[in-house]
Parts: sequence; structure tokens; C-alpha cells
Amino acid sequence: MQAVTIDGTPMHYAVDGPEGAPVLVFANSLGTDFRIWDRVLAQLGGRFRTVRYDKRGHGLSDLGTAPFDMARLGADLEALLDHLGIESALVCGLSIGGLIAQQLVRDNPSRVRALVLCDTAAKIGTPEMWQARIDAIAKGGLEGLADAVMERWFAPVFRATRPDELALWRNMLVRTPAEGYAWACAAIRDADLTADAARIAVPTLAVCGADDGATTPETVRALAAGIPGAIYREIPDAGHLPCVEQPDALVGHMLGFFRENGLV
Ligand SMILES: O=C(O)CC1=CCC(=O)O1
Repeated sequence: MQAVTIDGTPMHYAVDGPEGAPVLVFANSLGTDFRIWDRVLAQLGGRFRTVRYDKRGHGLSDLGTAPFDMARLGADLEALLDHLGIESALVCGLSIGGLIAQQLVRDNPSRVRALVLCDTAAKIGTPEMWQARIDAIAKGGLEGLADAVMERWFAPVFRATRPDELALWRNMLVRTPAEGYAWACAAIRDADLTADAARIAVPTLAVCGADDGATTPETVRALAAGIPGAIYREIPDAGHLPCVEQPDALVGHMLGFFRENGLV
């Protein structure tokens, strides 16, 4: 297990792959820990030096001082890069992880060689929607939300054919500390990076699961349209977590994008 204290908060991370290979950093989504990238790493076949981490209040990482905002989450990622001596990396962010990646490139563009923005947006949902979710957690915890979240995370085919796995991913969600989840919802509620999208000057791939019920293909296509030169790809039979449902398709798009841009 690898640990680092950032802003007084112990955080959990993992580094895999050969030293000297291009560095690829993953930022994960709400209510998940970095196991969601396991299958992506298997598909990458050791071509990258990968960095995964549990954002504060998720997985094994502590919550630290709440409330926290998107700037804090972006600064956490930058501090992790500092700790690992990584000047600049390919950054792949899923959902809130995509917001964290956009925050990092906005605040410190030199740290990002390219972006993979997966099932995300410059502004996710509405403040009212996030406040309603925070209020619901205060009343019923994560268990009360879990079935609805599973419908957004996973395509119908996954839910119908992989019930055992579905049960385990649901466990991951409901075992996320409610406070960590709720404060991350508040950070999403208050984040709007729309005006910054047009200033993103690194190669960008936007990807979305065709059945994503959280950040829909329309939303992700609109994100790509707002970023100069960004390309958009859609993954069939995937919901909000293509890294779990269709890792080979996701990796195929990533590798093609990295090669086309001379990044690998
Ligand atoms: O739980 C959801 O609705 C999916 C989601 C939205 C933001 C995020 O990170 O995950």
C-alpha cells in the first residue's frame, strides 16, 4: 500500500508499470475507489507508468478538513504529482475525476500533457439536484440512493448479465463514507468550469458510454465541442463507468488518441 499525506490528509494511491514509460494518471468518480481502473490497467499491458489514487473522503483516503471544493481536489492531484516527482502527465478523469482534471489543467496547465475526459462535463447537473442528493444522504445514507446510482453507472446489458459484479460495485458505493460522498457532491454542486473549457490547450479526448444516465452522450459531446480541437468517442453497451464495463473499448480509444497526437 502506498500512502502520502496531502494538506494534513492521509491519501491512498498506487503506482504501476515500468519506470520511464509515459505517465498516465487516473482520477476516479463519485462513490468509487481506484479499483474501477483495474481492468483498464490490464488492457494497457504495461505500456504506461500509471498512477491511481482515492480522492479525499473515498476509498482508503481520509476526508481531511471539510468542506472541500474542486480547487482543493485539483490541488490534491497536483500535490500527488509533486510527491511522485512527476512534472507532467497524461490525465484521465472520470465524472468528478474529469472535473478534477479540468481544474488541474486550468490552475496548472504545464502539469498536463493531454486529457481524457470520460463521462464528465464542465458543469455536472444542477445545484438543486446536488443539494437534493446531499439532503437525501443526510436522511437515508448511501443505501437509499444505491439502486438509482447503479442504473446510471451500468448499462442494461451489464445489469442483466453480471449480477454478482453489480452487487460488489454496489457494496463499494454504499461503503463509501457518507460524509466524503456528500462533500464531494457539494464540490460538484459548486463547480462550473464552462468558461475555462475554451482555454484548454492540450490534446483532449472526450469519451462517453452510450447508456450513461448521469452525464449523457449529449452532455459529453457538448463538452468536447467547447474544447478547442477535442475529439468525441462513444462506447456502446456502457453506462457511466466504461472503465468497468468496456475497458477494451475505452483503452482502444485512448491508445488511438495518444498515438495520433504523438504522445506515446
Ligand atoms: O452518481 C452519479 O450520478 C454519477 C456521478 C456523477 C458525478 C460523478 O462523479 O458520478
